[in-house]
Amino acid sequence: MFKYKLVRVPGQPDAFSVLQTIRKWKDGFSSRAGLVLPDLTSGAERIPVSLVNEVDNEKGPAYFTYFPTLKYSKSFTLTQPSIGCKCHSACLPGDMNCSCIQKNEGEFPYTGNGILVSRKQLVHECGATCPCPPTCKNRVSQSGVKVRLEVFKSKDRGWGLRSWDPIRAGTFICEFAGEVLDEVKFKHKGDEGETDEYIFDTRRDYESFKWNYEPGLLEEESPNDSIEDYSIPYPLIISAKNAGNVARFINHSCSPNVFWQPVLYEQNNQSFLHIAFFAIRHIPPLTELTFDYGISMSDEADNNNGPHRKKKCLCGSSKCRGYFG
Ligand SMILES: C[S@@+](CC[C@H](N)C(=O)[O-])C[C@H]1O[C@@H](n2cnc3c(N)ncnc32)[C@H](O)[C@@H]1O
Repeated sequence: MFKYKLVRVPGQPDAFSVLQTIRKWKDGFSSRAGLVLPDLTSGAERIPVSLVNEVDNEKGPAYFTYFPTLKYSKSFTLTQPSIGCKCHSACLPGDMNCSCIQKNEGEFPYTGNGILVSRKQLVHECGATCPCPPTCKNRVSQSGVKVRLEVFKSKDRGWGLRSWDPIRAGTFICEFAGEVLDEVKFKHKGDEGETDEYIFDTRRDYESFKWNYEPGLLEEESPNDSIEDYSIPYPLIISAKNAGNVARFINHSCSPNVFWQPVLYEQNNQSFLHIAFFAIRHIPPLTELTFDYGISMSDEADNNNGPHRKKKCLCGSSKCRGYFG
């Protein structure tokens, strides 16, 4: 069992009343205030994701298609040939005959209950042609959303994402789903003057952070030391504007509680890169989930005429950079 430090955040209900309220919803004693839709995903996720607005009369986000994974276009050429493992039962930590474990430098990336052991430059999961079952512990990011998520209307940053359940540090939250764009298509969007607020782009600069380290718990200052950089086989640009999943609602924060982890696995004998979100630290229920959108270093970003424009940041963190994107 993991523990939270119960902190009173000005303007937010205290942790005890949050837990009481959630218990009442779960027990069906009260209906959720501001409930717009019981399941935004229309059954596409294993568990429903509610849509809630307690702030104003807006009935939901602009139209998009709920799509739970990545759409790689046929023309995408940056994937690499790949061969899976030969484990007929579940892949096991320490089994150096398992080629998927070998790809992870001999270390199993997840604990038995699916917690990411440590942030990695790249996690190799078992893929479609690996004979191990879907319950293999090396398929965490493919097993769908497991925490009860809620898309909610924030006061000043549009819709956001939070969870009814407490989330333990290292827990998989969701993948960033959407349409994979190559650099040419991405640039074309900008040249056509199209804006896209739902871009995820591995080419941006991301501030380093210390994983699974909660200085607040130890009453220490945050450390400034940096850790590993990402090392991915090719740049990945994803647009969740027209099709995407819950991740498209995760707002930016300069002090985020969620980070992205590149994950590679095989489909049709090719390895495909995915972006999986994990909790940086223990996250209490109904706390907004946020990640760092990073800073774009391209010429278009300097002129602010790319599809994704720099915006004033309203994250409210004491370490706020003032803008994001
Ligand atoms: C990927 S979308 C996130 C979901 C979005 N809030 C919505 O309503 O659909 C990114 C957009 O959310 C808003 N946003 C996200 N984080 C923000 C922040 N820290 N400050 C201000 N606006 C933010 C901006 O409009 C941004 O372009």
